[in-house]
Amino acid sequence: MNHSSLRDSAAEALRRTRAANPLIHTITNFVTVNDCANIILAAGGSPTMAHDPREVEEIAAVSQAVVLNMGAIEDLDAMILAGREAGRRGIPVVLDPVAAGASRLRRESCVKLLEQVPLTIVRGNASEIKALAVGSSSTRGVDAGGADIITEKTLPAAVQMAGDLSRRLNAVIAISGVIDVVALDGRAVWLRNGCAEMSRITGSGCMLTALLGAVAGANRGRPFEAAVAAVGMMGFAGELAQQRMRELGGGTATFRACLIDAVSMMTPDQLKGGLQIEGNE
Ligand SMILES: Nc1ncnc2c1ncn2[C@@H]1O[C@H](COP(=O)(O)OP(=O)(O)O)[C@@H](O)[C@H]1O
Ligand SMILES: Cc1ncsc1CCOP(=O)(O)O
Ligand SMILES: [Mg+2]
Repeated sequence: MNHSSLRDSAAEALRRTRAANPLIHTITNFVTVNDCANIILAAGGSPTMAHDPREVEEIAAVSQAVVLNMGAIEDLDAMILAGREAGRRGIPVVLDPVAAGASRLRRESCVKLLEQVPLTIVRGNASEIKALAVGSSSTRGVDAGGADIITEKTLPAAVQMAGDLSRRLNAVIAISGVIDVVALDGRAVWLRNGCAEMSRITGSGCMLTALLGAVAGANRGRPFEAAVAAVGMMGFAGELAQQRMRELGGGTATFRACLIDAVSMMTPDQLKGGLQIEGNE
């Protein structure tokens, strides 16, 4: 299948992100907060990591997108306040359900957030999305459990699950991993970009979610195209970073820096040429 229109829209989405310098209000965890801020900057956005409930509505109100990362579960009240304010104003809200299903607190918090906040894009690894879709998964922490990981064999079921959850939440669903899936209602594509080093650093998922916020914020009204662009951009940046890491003879810390470099230097035309995209869009 020819995905030239999605390639073009991905390039255009990146162009708009660089031009618009969107303000991205990000409530995220203390592990990867700096990487999230840097990836938003690298994409052309402007991050603000405010998480005090006394100010989040005010910050959300003037943002172009709000990113809620459940790694910051202690900030659930702030996330709900910011997300609801964004919803009232039609500002895109992106959710990362970090470790959804790993504890009772997380299961209950996810239910509360999904009930109270209108979401535009939900991005998680296969276990996190499965926990939201069916209520349980095989993970014990922030990484996907082996039994949940998308393979060629399980890809059709994953696409179906993403579509079903998309209809239930009225949001774009992005499942990340070796193969990434992006679905909105009946539209679904999968991307084969990325590299193994991405799962050997903490924060590649959180950074992808932050990037989704930046691209969606600059491309309001086109969440599916924005999600494909951001997911493809992150994966392709991983490939470029792996190549650079090898040239430098570095390890995973070098890879992390090269990943942010790759996002910051990627041109719309490079992104268009680098996407490995398939599906029924
Ligand atoms: N083994 C892999 N091969 C290719 N890409 C990967 C691999 N592992 C992770 N990625 C990429 O890393 C990013 C984060 O995905 P993932 O590791 O699933 O998130 P999380 O860190 O939340 O578990 C995505 O862009 C995904 O495509
Ligand atoms: C390790 C960890 N623990 C709580 S949040 C977090 C970061 C998870 O980041 P990512 O899902 O992007 O690897
Ligand atoms: Mg994660």
